[in-house]
Amino acid sequence: MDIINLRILDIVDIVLVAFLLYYIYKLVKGTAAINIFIGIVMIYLVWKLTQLLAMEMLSSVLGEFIGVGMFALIVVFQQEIRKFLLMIGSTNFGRRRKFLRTLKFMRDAPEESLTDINSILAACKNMSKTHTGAIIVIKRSTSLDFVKTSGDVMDIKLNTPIILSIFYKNSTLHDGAMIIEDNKITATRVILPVTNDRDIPLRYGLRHRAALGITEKTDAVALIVSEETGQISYVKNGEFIKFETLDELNEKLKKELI
Ligand SMILES: Nc1ncnc2c1ncn2[C@@H]1O[C@H](COP(=O)(O)OP(=O)(O)OP(=O)(O)O)[C@@H](O)[C@H]1O
Repeated sequence: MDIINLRILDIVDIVLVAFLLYYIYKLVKGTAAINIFIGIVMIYLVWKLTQLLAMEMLSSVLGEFIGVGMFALIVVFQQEIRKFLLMIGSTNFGRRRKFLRTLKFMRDAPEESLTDINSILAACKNMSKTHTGAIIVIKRSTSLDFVKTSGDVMDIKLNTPIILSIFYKNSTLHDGAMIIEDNKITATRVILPVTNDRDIPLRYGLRHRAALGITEKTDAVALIVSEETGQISYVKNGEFIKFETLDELNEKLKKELI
């Protein structure tokens, strides 16, 4: 019985480690951090080898290095650790809400997103046609108060004409980002933190970098309409999410915002 338990636990252990490595790889893939990650894995393997071969001095030097390295890691991977924790936190939150709904504790809660996604996408479609630049950040669980104060805080019920008039080129409010919380526009002209990721294609300017930046630091999602190309982009977890049609984008947003 013990052996069976041990084996099951072993499998669970391996699967969990595989998941952990997969998520770490996903986070550092395509960034400069991947080289640091490979470097650390190599030092760790050499350290284990020196231990195995009983090479006392080298092993103790590397051991010390790895000990201090743990603190260095937290500093070097600060952004990635933050993203990782956010990813875990927001996933749990979503599941917990769904779980509660199945238990009918939240019988009164709407099954649909509070945010009027159709209105947002209708505005994006229109702005795409007219090449009107826009950046819309939709809050999920992380508070966006720390960025809202950089712009004009407001409280307007969401609808397509309002979005269009805010981003209209001659409007005084068109610059910067719009923040949406539930079904309200809660800030405009917001200055977002831009990403430091150096691997982003040069064709993407500050608007796209700002969307990547805020979604790296929070679990919010962002929509961008390019003034140059009219292209609509969807950004989540500091990455561009591909979609073929607006209907597909609608579905993806619905899943995130429920
Ligand atoms: N940190 C920021 N936070 C929010 N909005 C920003 C920020 N930086 C720039 N913007 C917005 O992006 C506009 C400039 O966009 P820019 O041309 O540099 O970006 P882009 O990604 O190339 O977008 P586009 O494809 O629309 O040209 C600014 O006028 C401003 O409205």
